[in-house]
Amino acid sequence: MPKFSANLSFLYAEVPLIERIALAAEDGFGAVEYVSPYAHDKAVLAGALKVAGVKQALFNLPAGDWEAGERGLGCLPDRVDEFRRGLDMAIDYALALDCPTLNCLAGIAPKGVDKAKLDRTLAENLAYAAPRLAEAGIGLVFEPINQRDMPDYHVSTTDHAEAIMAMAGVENLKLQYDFYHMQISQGDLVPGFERLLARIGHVQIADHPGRHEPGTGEINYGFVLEALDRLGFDGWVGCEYRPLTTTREGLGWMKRWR
Ligand SMILES: O=C(O)[C@@H](O)C(=O)CO
Ligand SMILES: [Mg+2]
Repeated sequence: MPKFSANLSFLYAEVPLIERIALAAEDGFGAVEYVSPYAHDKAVLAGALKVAGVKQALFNLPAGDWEAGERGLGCLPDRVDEFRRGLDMAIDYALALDCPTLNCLAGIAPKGVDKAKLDRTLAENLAYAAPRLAEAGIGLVFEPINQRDMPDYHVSTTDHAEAIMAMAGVENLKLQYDFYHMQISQGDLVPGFERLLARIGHVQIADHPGRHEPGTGEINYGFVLEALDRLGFDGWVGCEYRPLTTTREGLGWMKRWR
């Protein structure tokens, strides 16, 4: 049975983040994840997880100035110091929240900078982070994101991500396989997942078009989720979709998997 994590940057958006944790637990999610915990006191977050009885599955390394359109520091050559400082803060939060996995956002490719230099920077940052996280018992993942939702995001395909992993050449580095982004960037969803299974540390789901609940679009999530089970994927499956109406009204698709 897939283990579902509620992505609180998308679900229960009608209430503040801390309150979303209890709602996710009431609806049967075993874990929560979100883009960023850093605006919140880690002790408050840890307390809310404990009271609700859910785990923290994932969050991202500090990703720069989100409001200004930044989407990660991973590939940015002039932000390496900031990346490293952010890693320390992320480890601190992950230990407080008992979070097993952190996601590194590659970032928007700056105009006019050689792509090979961006690849090298990203690979070096991942190679710096992976062993430090391993020492703290935390896994590292990074995620191809489609160009339509995030124009100029540096990594959009699994081929590119695999090339970066080869350059980084470290243990403790896996992929975050987001079926929504994969559908837009390259398709071939289940065979692609199966080929990369041993290198996938976290999964996320949403339907396409619209990035709404499974069952609202063209992706056959019955087939996809059965495949995850059949292939023995035992990581978290992050529900990273925008509910068509409210989160609760849109949870019908999950009943089959309880
Ligand atoms: O797919 C996404 O957009 C996310 O997983 C993320 O963390 C960046 O927004
Ligand atoms: Mg995602």
